[in-house]
Amino acid sequence: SLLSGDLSANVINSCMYISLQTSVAQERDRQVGSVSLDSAVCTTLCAERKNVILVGPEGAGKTTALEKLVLDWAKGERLQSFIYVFHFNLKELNGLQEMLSLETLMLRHSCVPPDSMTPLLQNSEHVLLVFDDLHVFSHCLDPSLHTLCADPCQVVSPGCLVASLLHGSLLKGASFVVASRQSGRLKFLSGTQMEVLGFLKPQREAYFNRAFTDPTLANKAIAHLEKTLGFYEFCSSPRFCWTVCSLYKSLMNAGEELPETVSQLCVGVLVYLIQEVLLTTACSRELMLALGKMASHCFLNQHLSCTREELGSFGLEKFLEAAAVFLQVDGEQLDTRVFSFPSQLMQEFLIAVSYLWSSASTEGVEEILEKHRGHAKLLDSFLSALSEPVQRRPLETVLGEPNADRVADFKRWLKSSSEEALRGYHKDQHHHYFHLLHQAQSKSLVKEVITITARMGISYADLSLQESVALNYVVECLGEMEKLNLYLSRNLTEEQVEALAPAMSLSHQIMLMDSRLSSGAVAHLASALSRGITTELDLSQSQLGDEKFKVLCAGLRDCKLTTLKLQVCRLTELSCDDLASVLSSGTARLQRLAMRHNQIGDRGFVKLCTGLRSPHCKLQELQIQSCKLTAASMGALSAALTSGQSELRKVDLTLNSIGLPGVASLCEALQHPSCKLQRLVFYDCSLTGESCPHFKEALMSKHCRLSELDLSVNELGQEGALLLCHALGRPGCPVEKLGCDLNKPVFEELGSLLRSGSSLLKSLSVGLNKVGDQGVKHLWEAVAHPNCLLEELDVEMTSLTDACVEDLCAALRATKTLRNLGLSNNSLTDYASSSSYNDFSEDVFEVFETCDKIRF
Ligand SMILES: Nc1ncnc2c1ncn2[C@@H]1O[C@H](COP(=O)(O)OP(=O)(O)OP(=O)(O)O)[C@@H](O)[C@H]1O
Repeated sequence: SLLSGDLSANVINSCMYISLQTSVAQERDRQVGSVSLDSAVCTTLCAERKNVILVGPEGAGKTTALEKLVLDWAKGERLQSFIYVFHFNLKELNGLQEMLSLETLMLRHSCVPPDSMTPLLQNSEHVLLVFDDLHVFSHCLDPSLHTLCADPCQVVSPGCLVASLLHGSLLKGASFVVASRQSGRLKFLSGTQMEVLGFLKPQREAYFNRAFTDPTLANKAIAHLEKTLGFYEFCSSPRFCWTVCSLYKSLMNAGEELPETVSQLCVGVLVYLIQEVLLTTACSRELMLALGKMASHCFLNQHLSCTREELGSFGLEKFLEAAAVFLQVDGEQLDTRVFSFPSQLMQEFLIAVSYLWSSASTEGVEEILEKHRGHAKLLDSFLSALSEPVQRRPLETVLGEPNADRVADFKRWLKSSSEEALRGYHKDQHHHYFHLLHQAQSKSLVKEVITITARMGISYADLSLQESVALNYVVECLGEMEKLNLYLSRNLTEEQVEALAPAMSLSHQIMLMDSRLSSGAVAHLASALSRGITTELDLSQSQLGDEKFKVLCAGLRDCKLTTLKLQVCRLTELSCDDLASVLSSGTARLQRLAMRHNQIGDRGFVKLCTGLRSPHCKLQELQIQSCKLTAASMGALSAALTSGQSELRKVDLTLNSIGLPGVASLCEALQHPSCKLQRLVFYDCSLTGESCPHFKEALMSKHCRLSELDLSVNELGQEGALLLCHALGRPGCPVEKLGCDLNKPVFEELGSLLRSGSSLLKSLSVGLNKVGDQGVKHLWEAVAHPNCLLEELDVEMTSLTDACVEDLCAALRATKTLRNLGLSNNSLTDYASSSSYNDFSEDVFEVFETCDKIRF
């Protein structure tokens, strides 16, 4: 069968068996890996003398493992300490209604010759009992509910018999190995539990290579499976691999396209099976509806299998033969046969098919989804796919058209619920609906659902491969994305970045802050950049390092990137050569580079400056804070600035100890006619008053274009600061924004400068100076003056108290320009509650309303 796989053909005869390399995790150490299952089982049984319980999901290979063990024993290759091995399928024992003894069981069901019974019972430590499919055993195994028996001739119920064997009262000393899906019954067993995980990726490859005789076809098939379905858990199931191989083979032989989604795969499988049963369209449809009923019943009632009688109640009585193509049938005798779904995936798919093809109109889409919530994981995905005509077309050829009302109802539901979810911030919800849209494979539907109301800028961090594929699909349908936010994607693998690469190339901005990309992942990112439209990339805190940065540079040379953020990326001097060569490549378009907190040092920065001097370098803004720079590299920066080639407008040197010679060199550059620098930041650069004459000289120069100078958090002293004030008073001095630490007399000087009408200052940041109300009063007076052009004033931490409120209000009332005021970290209290200000508190609010932004 296409659904269940053929054990004898596969494993034993045609040698498709993957030497039991099925992965196993032992409970003792939970070391998941490619441990050979048969060795693990044999060691535990023989050397450790412990019973073994194999647990795993449907189709993981438990039965196969047991069959292989028994076969190896029979061939004399394994488990030779056991003289007798009995293999029971508990599903078949379900049919036993009558009471029986161990002797009867052995003689009747295991064909033990009567004269072997006595030696067998006397040597029970040489007996191995193998029980398969414990999860479907219908009899109770709870030892507290049985009177366990010890006598092999005692006639008891089948449940009591098996329980007595598993609990060791009967055939004391015998060992057992049991296989089961996850089940409540496992709690009644003691032994070493081993988890059968199925095929890992290399084993899947090996399996495909054996299933296809032609290696080219095998490679094509496995590559397609990995790309389209490899991220689903069920891909590790050998049974699923069997189904995929069988379907792919038939499609390849017919020269047809392979399925792109799990829904398309299920459509293919179902069409194949329906064609097998050779029924009319109407009968096929009736069969699907009946199977859908059974599928739903089994989910909702937690029934793994149904009796023939139950099958009749779903309308399957007349289709018993045809139903066997879709179901697993166990049991020799007609009356005691049980029927189950060999694959949960197909079980869910059948519910979706029967819902849409049913002519009933009673059950709405919300109802069916709600009813199966927690049971059927992919039901809404399948409904989404089947609602699209192109997706369901192959099924229509065998079933006719679906119920148009139900299709329309589902589409309405999908549109409204996805629109609502995408307006919110829950990324899981976003991912869920992206998955549904991916299954529908309709570009127009994506465009219809993802409108401007969708909040597509939220971080899609920690996404799985499946989510990456769906997200990529959505972005590809949209054609472009403003911001691809993958902030905090610490688990982003190479495969995921490969899957997301098309989306990356279609994104204007890519945020990968705090991601941990591998070298392979960076290579995919680099090639996405070189193919795409991305203009901004943020890799801050991504632990990139020099090696991976080199890989990234391959993409930076020829791409549309204008902004690159590499803050805290563990870059050293080594990356600067690569960066310089990118900047001078002629094809790179970088204009803004943020490199805060990398161990670049002077040697690295000197190398970087060779790039800045290149006539091809388009860099306008360089943030190089806290990069271990000193005066030794400032000459190289000055040379670049005065080279006539540099486009640099803004340089931030915060937290570098550039010292007096560094300042002198840069101030000289500022006076050069070729220097285009407009913004220079020396925040916390350990500057002293000695640097101020250099700044004064630079600001006095007619060539200086500096409009913003930040000297905050440096010990400039009163004398130095006064020198600066004089320079700012020069008619035509371009400085509009100043950040500086000052004392009271300097505040006074600044106040008179602002009132004089000769200064162009529009932004002043003078926080962190404890000048108090009296000091800042000079600025309030200046603000109130008509000559003052200040638009922004930051007086954070200047020890202001409530006593300043009157002056402050007067200034705000009078000013025509101030829009932004920073008052934070001062001792201003809730003046409205203070009696002295009660009289004009309302007035204060009115005044404050004149400012766009006030920070307290
Ligand atoms: N090691 C293997 N090598 C090759 N094929 C395998 C292997 N294990 C399983 N298969 C394939 O997968 C199918 C299902 O395997 P098996 O019946 O052993 O799974 P199971 O875990 O017992 O499933 P269930 O829980 O439904 O009883 C087999 O018929 C066979 O086609």
